This record gives sequence, C-alpha cells and structure tokens, in this order.
Amino acid sequence: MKSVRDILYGSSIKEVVGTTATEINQIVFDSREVKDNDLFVAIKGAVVDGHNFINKAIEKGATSIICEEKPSDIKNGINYIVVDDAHKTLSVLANNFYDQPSKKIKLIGITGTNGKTTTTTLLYSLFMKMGIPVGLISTVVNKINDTSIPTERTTPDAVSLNKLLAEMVDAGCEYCFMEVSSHAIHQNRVGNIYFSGGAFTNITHEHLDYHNTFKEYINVKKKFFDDLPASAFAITNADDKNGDVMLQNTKARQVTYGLKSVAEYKAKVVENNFSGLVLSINGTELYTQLIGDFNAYNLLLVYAIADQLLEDQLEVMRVMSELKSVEGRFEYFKSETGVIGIVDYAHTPDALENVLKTIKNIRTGNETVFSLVGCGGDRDRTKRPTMAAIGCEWSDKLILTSDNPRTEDPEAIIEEMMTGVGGEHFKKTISITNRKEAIKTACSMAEPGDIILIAGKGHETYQEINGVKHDFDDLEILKELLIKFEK
Ligand SMILES: CC(=O)N[C@H]1[C@@H](OP(=O)(O)OP(=O)(O)OC[C@H]2O[C@@H](n3ccc(=O)[nH]c3=O)[C@H](O)[C@@H]2O)O[C@H](CO)[C@@H](O)[C@@H]1O[C@H](C)C(=O)N[C@@H](C)C(=O)N[C@H](CCC(=O)O)C(=O)O
Ligand SMILES: Nc1ncnc2c1ncn2[C@@H]1O[C@H](COP(=O)(O)OP(=O)(O)OP(=O)(O)O)[C@@H](O)[C@H]1O
Ligand SMILES: N[C@H](CCC[C@H](N)C(=O)O)C(=O)O
Ligand SMILES: [Mg+2]
Repeated sequence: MKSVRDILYGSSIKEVVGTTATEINQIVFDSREVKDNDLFVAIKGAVVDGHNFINKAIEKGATSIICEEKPSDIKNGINYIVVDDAHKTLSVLANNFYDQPSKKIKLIGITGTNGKTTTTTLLYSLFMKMGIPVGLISTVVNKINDTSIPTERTTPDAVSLNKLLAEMVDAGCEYCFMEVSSHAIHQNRVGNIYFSGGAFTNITHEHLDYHNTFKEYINVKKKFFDDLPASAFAITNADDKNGDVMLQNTKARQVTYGLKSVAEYKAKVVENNFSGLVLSINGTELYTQLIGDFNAYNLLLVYAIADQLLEDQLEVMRVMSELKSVEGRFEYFKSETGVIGIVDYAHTPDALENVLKTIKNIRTGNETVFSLVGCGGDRDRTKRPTMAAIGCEWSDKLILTSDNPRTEDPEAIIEEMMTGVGGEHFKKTISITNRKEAIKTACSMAEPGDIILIAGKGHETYQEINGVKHDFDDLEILKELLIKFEK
C-alpha cells in the first residue's frame, strides 16, 4: 500500500487540509468508480467540473481528495490536497503509484493525424514475429505479448496507461509501441511518461472542434517532441510541411525519413498494385503485402524505428515482407465475379484523398469506383463538406451516408456534407442515410471488376446512434451483400 505522500513526489502542492500520510487503495478521477480508501482527483473537464462530484466520491469511500479549489464544506476525517493543475498532478500520481513503469520498458510513441494505428501495429507484429516480447497501445486493441486487452480510446488516461505499462513490464515486454493522440498530449495523459523514442507521421486537418485552430493542433503535437528526453530518438517525416517544426525544440536525437526530400531513411516506390508494394529503402528492395502510396510512408517509418532499435536490418526486411494489412486499414477482398471491396478507416479528408488516389493509381482502366462516405456526429464539423468534395472528385459514384451519428441528426450531417458537392457532381452523388442500405445499393450497382470503397469506420464493429452502439461491421456486411448481388 502507498500513502498519498509517497505518490505526491514531484507535484506542486498549494495547501493540505488533513494529512498526506493516509494510505490509498487506488487513484480515481471519476466519482462513479470510487471505492473504499480511494484517492479522488477532481478534474475540470470539457463537459463538467469534477469538483462538483467531490462529495459523491466521499460518499462512495474516497478518503483523500486532490482538487484545484478547496470545497466550502470540508468534511471531518477527509484529506484535501489543493494543487495548481489537477490534470498534471494526476499524471504525476499515476506514474508514482505504478513505480514509473515507462522507465522499465523501451516505450516508443507515435503521433500524427494518420498512420498511428498502422505503424504501431506493424511494429508490434514485426517484433512479435522476431520473437521479442512486446506491448501495443492502439485505437483497435491493446496487447501484452499475445494477450489482447480491449480499448475504448486511442491513448488511455494517465492511470490506465501506467497500469497497462506496469503489466507489460511484469510480463517481460522489452518494448511497447504506442499511439499518442493529440487529445492525450493536451490532457497530460502522457505527462511524466518516459519515452525512448518518438515518431511523427503527418499532420492534416482533423479535430479542429477540439483544438480550435490548425496552429494550436500543430503546437500540441510538437509538445510531445519538446518533452522527449535527450536520450531518446525523434523521427520525423521530412516530406510533411510541418515535419521539421515538430523537432524544432526537441532535446532528442533527430532522425528523418521521406520519399521525396533528403532524409536519412529514404525510400522509392518500385511497384504498387493489388498484390502489394515493392519499395527500395536506402538501396535495398523490400517486398510487402501492403497496398497504397501512403503505406510506403508507414513501412518506411516502421523500418526506420526497427533500425534504431535492432541490429539485424536484413532480418527486419525479411520479416516485414510477411506483414499483413492492419484490421480496417485498406482491407480488401475480391468477390467471385471480380468486384473488389475495400474497407478503410479513412475518416479525415487527407486519409480519404490518399485512399482514393491509391485506388486510382492501381486501377487498371474502365472499372467504376463507388465510394461510400460519412462523417461522425459530435466531431469536427468543418471536415464534412471537404470529405464530400474529395469523395466526388476521386470517385465515379459517391454515396453519402451515416458514420457514427452519435447525438446528431444523421440527415443534417449529410446535408452539411452535401454543401461540398459542386453542381457538376450532383449526377454522380446520392444520399442514403441508412448505412446498410447504402452498402446494399453499391453492391447492387457494381459490375464485375468494379471497386467499392467503404470509408470511415474500418475496424469498428458498431454504429453509435443516440448513445446506443448497434452491431455493425462494414467488412462483414459488404461481404454478405456482395455475394447476394453476385452477377
Ligand atoms: C474531449 C475528451 O477527450 N474528453 C475526455 C476527457 O473528458 P473530460 O475530462 O473533458 O471529462 P468531463 O466529462 O468533462 O468530466 C470531467 C471530470 O469529471 C468526472 N466526472 C464526471 C461525471 C461524474 O458523474 N463524475 C465524475 O467524477 C470525469 O471523470 C472527469 O474526470 O477525459 C475523459 C477521461 O479520460 C475521457 O473519457 C474523455 O474522452 C471522451 C469520452 C472522448 O470521446 N474522447 C475522444 C475525443 C478522444 O480522446 N479521442 C482521442 C483520439 C482521437 C483520434 O485518434 O482521432 C483518443 O486518444 O482516443
Ligand atoms: N501515412 C499515412 N498518410 C496518410 N493517410 C494514411 C496513412 N496511413 C494510413 N492512412 C489513412 O488513414 C486511415 C487511418 O489510419 P490509421 O488508423 O493508421 O491512423 P491513426 O493515426 O491511427 O488514426 P486515429 O487518429 O483515428 O487513431 C487509414 O485507414 C488510411 O486511410
Ligand atoms: N478516433 C476518432 C475516430 C473517428 C472514427 C469515425 N468513424 C467517427 O466516428 O467519427 C475519433 O474518435 O474522433
Ligand atoms: Mg489510431
């Protein structure tokens, strides 16, 4: 058991009412999860203020409270520790409670708008195939060696993150590959975490509902690199307009990769078709089963990181050629009559454009490309017209439909998307609110050889409507309907 004092080490305290000698069971920041002898941290959130739940937490058994403002009704026998910034303090407490697990594992964090899940998952698979014990923290799933742990978010909160890292350390993992979302950097979920390496994929329009401006979004990502220690490496994409900005103030050792610019890790696409990508990396050819120009960047980054960590480059390349596409990331299949169905998690304008350009590059000629595109509710609204505009520019037939409407009216979301469709494209665009009906329509219209892209939900196995998650799996539905409509 640890006392409050034991885990406060490294935080700045304004005032203590009561004592810090009390032993605690767990650190909790949601009053609904408090149990006997827990420490409750009151956080001012985006929606509500955790300070309003202090008394609820005490009723449920909390004996110590971390807060930014001392409540007016101080309860007897309860300890109140007043701090400047509860979010920051939470990360200090979590690191100390689990004995700084990030210092006992080689933790590599990958940030950027697109490509985090793909690169972290490929690295995890590569290291597993090479027989190295490893952990993964990603949007799709968390892994401790072979064991899967379900995940709700891309980057866990500070307490869950440290707990997970401690479990990886106990299981003997030498490395962990982790997605670092901009929300997580901004909310200090990765505060005080010790990274051995950091990498940047790219930055484009996303999450401007949360970060307000693109500049603010860039600065949040940059902070991750500013905070890396001198002993770490920091790898950036030299082809991205903001790639060098990321490393401007980092203390870490700087490394670059790119396809177009001068870089330490340099690749050229030798072949790109439906059987895979062939790359030449620093002069050596790499055959892979992954498809698409954007995966050339992902594979190059995977190689660069593996090269920073391991000795045997040829073995790394050999095993990389065995890697399969990541769940919901350009996952494709061909029906018996030759219709190609692709499911991809492209839910940003840049990702959608990349996927559609990739399809254009590898199509052979006269086939029709059907795209099914939606935008999530309660998320960045400014991307809606852009996603629709990209959809009609790069496909022959565009079906606008629902993604996860969440609490919004799905038809209103589609109407906002429609404002991005120019008059000249009206003829090729249709709106079908029901996602399953939309997939059905594409399948019924497709002729042998045509290509259907279902974008936006990738690996997700649900559709969230009004707070309820209904079973929904794009790939499963697409396969089932394509067979039904086989001509
Ligand atoms: C905008 C955002 O990121 N919000 C996250 C944030 O919420 P918040 O602190 O603003 O929470 P709040 O609801 O205002 O509540 C404030 C505090 O009161 C507490 N509370 C609340 C109610 C109650 O009854 N009792 C109580 O104690 C809450 O636990 C919280 O500590 O902290 C919470 C705890 O960690 C998260 O659950 C919540 O994620 C929400 C659900 C979310 O959807 N986040 C998404 C946008 C997100 O983080 N996405 C990124 C990646 C996106 C990408 O990859 O593209 C991710 O890393 O997953
Ligand atoms: N390097 C890349 N550059 C541009 N687009 C990419 C890249 N890699 C993947 N994509 C596209 O972006 C989509 C999301 O990829 P991925 O899940 O790897 O990104 P992510 O950064 O983890 O996203 P999220 O922020 O949602 O967790 C893919 O389905 C693909 O369409
Ligand atoms: N990590 C992203 C995923 C978006 C996926 C898309 N299907 C949607 O629901 O908008 C988010 O939570 O914003
Ligand atoms: Mg991800």
